[in-house]
Order: sequence, then structure tokens, then C-alpha cells
Amino acid sequence: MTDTPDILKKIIARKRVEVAAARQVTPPSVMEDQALAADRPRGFERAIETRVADKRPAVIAEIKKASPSRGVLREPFDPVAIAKSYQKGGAACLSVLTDRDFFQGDAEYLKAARAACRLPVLRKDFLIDPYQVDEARAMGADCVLLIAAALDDETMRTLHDRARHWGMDVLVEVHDHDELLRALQLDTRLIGINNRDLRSFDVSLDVTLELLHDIPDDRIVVTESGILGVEDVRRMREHDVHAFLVGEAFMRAEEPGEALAELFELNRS
Ligand SMILES: O=P(O)(O)OC[C@@H](O)[C@@H](O)c1c[nH]c2ccccc12
Repeated sequence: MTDTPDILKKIIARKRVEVAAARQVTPPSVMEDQALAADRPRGFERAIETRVADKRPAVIAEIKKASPSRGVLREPFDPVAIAKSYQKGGAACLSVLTDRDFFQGDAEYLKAARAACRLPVLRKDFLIDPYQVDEARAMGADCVLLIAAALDDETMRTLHDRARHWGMDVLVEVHDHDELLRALQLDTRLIGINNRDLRSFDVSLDVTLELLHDIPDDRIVVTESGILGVEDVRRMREHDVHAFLVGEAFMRAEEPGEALAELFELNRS
């Protein structure tokens, strides 16, 4: 047992309050209309699939100003410049934090980043209610993150189905074996393994390597968090993990896209 506070619990409690408040400002039927009017989804899963099929690295490059475990990562913070830099550096997709209270994110960052490039975009937030899935589509998201640790089976399926309803892809995130078994019930290829324990903040790439064996070949493993050096990337690729979600290493670099090309040893386009 540790005495670290369970940040995930705190965030989820906060989300319930946020959703209730958002519904007052924008009623569900209005949010649905906005989702319907949004720009068509860009095919997030496909962008990853095409690279992974040829064993090329598929990088989901994250736009994240701050995090509870690391504090402020980047200042000044310009999502438009970051999105362009990532595209130039060879990212397959973007991930944009929209949570304000814990990550200093914003829905406006997602909109601005997506408008500045051609890449599919993941809404990185803590989704617990179908209303937030509609909200994700309304802001232009092409994929949503579902965190198994934050959801019961029924809610997870409801959110998944809602995302599919809008033509969005789903990245389901797990951190242990039980969560993996639950995630595999969903009809999505994208299985994210978070190397960071959201409860304690401990990070270990061994988490990916341990869970890897229990994932059927038709799924795509996305290793998430704590990828910092070329050695980390090589180690994952030796085990046939080719999809990555990386934030901190790029956010601390002056030119995030250049850092991406270097870390993944890509020829820049
Ligand atoms: O900055 P890192 O260590 O490269 O990690 C990126 C990403 O994996 C991390 O931001 C993340 C993974 N799952 C999450 C869930 C919520 C918030 C954040 C995350």
C-alpha cells in the first residue's frame, strides 16, 4: 500500500461536476446538433494501422501543457505551432489534452491544433458520460480515449458505442491484466497500455512487455507514457510494438516535431 493520493478518483469526481455544469450551458440535444455539424472524422485507427502493418513507427504525438505528475511542461504553449511541427516531423496522429483542472488543457487547443494540420486527433480527457463523447465529436475529435480503470464494463461499452455512432475510433487504455481482459471485450483494435500507474504515477515500460503476451494479433498495441529515449523506442520495437503515445519528451523540446523525428529515427517529410 502507498499513501499517495488516488488522483484518478479525484479527477473522476471533478468530471461528474464538470459534466453536470456543461449540460446546463449546452443541453444534450444542442450538443448532438453540434456533433452532427462537425467536420468528418479523419480515420485515426487507419493512420496507425497503415504504418504498423509495415512495421513503421506510428506515433501519436501529444499536445500537453502540464500534468499532475510533472507540473508545467511547456511555456509559452502554442498548440497551432506544435501541431504543424508534429506533422512535419512525421507524426501519425495527435493527442490533445482537453482537461483544464489537472492538465491545463482546453477544447480550444484541440480545435486549433486540428485546424492547423491534416492529422487525426484524439481527445485526451477522462470520459465517464456519453455527453462527453458527443462533446468530443462537436469539437472535431477523430478518436476518444476510454480509460478502463475509470469505467465499469457497461459504461465503457456505452461510451464505445456512442463514439462509433459518430464514426470516431476508440483507444481503450489499460494498466493491468484485469483491465486488459475487460478492454478486449470492446470491438476496437487500439489497445493502449499505460506504463504510468494513474494512481501512484510510477512509470515502467515493463508494464507493456508484461501485458503484450495476452493481446491477440488482430489488435494494435499502443505503448503509452514514459518513452523518453531512443533506447526505449528500440526496446519496444524489438518486441514488435510499433505504436507509441508520447508527450513529455516532445513538450520539453524546443521543436517538438524535430524531437519526434530524432526519437523515432524517421526521415523527415
Ligand atoms: O508524457 P508521456 O509520459 O510521454 O505520456 C503521454 C501519455 O501517455 C500520457 O499523457 C497519458 C496516458 N494516458 C493518460 C490518461 C490521461 C492523461 C494523460 C495520459
